[in-house]
Amino acid sequence: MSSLFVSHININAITNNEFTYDRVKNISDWILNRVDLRPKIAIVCGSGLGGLGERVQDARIFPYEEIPDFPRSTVVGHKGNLIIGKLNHIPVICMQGRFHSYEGYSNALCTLPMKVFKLMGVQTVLLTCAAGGLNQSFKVGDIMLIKDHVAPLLWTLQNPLIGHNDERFGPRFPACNKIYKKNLRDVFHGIAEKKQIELQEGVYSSFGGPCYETVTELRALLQMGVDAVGMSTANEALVASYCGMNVLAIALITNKAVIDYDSENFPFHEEVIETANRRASDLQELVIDFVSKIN
Ligand SMILES: O=P(O)(O)O[C@H]1O[C@H](CO)[C@@H](O)[C@H]1O
Ligand code: HPA
Repeated sequence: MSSLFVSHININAITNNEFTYDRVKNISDWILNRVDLRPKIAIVCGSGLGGLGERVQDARIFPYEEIPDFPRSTVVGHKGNLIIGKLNHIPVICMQGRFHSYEGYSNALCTLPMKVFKLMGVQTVLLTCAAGGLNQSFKVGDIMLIKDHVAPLLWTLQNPLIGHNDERFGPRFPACNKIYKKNLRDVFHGIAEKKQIELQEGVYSSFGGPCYETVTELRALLQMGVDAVGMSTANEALVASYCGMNVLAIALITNKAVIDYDSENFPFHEEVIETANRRASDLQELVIDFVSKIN
């Protein structure tokens, strides 16, 4: 049996038909039955950013393989734990590792945790990710708030909302012009200013990976107004927003996207993880303050 196998669920099912309300409710009830806390805030840790999970106090840790119908994490820098506990005395649920379509999962499966959060009573989802910096004024190590996305996979049958629509999750035709909430970005800017941590804001784009982008793809994205590129987050933000949850998303610029055809530079995952580890503590401090402010 492959380690990717998730009981009963077809991990390659393109539509969300696999993820009925009852099935998602079953997962959410399984978790709620094992903890007393009722977090209103969920956090997803991106590549190399799982250290935030270690800051959670009074933590109950559920390895993904213990949770019924949950996918497994297979990527370096994604531990694969669901953690429920407190950050600065505020109840949170934290994913130490996310799911990517390049792991062989459909986007419907990658975004299943957002629906679980919704049924658990979560109101705000804070997504973090590693990304390549396309905006030429960005430096490696910069922190960028995502204000919008361009996600070609979501224009295809890999849109996680394709399939049956259960109105208990969200509407058939969700608007996408306000996915990343301005009021939450404003709060985050205020915190960064106080801590004197420089913050960028911009547009994120994700393809499905696992390959990094070609020079021409990156140049096209730059012309579209994209500032940073990754392989995740947009799908989760879409589904969280569709479910009526507030979304804040933060991209850590872990490497420079290469837009020169003759450059000898190239992106690689070890650099991504190394930068993420180096900048983790600033990001953690910002997130911890943010959680206290919006609770
Ligand atoms: O988006 P996260 O999960 O933070 O990770 C990013 O880093 C990995 C590539 O180095 C890809 O998984 C990409 O999506
Ligand atoms: N491209 C895509 N995904 C990424 C990158 C990148 O340059 N860096 C980290 N994740």
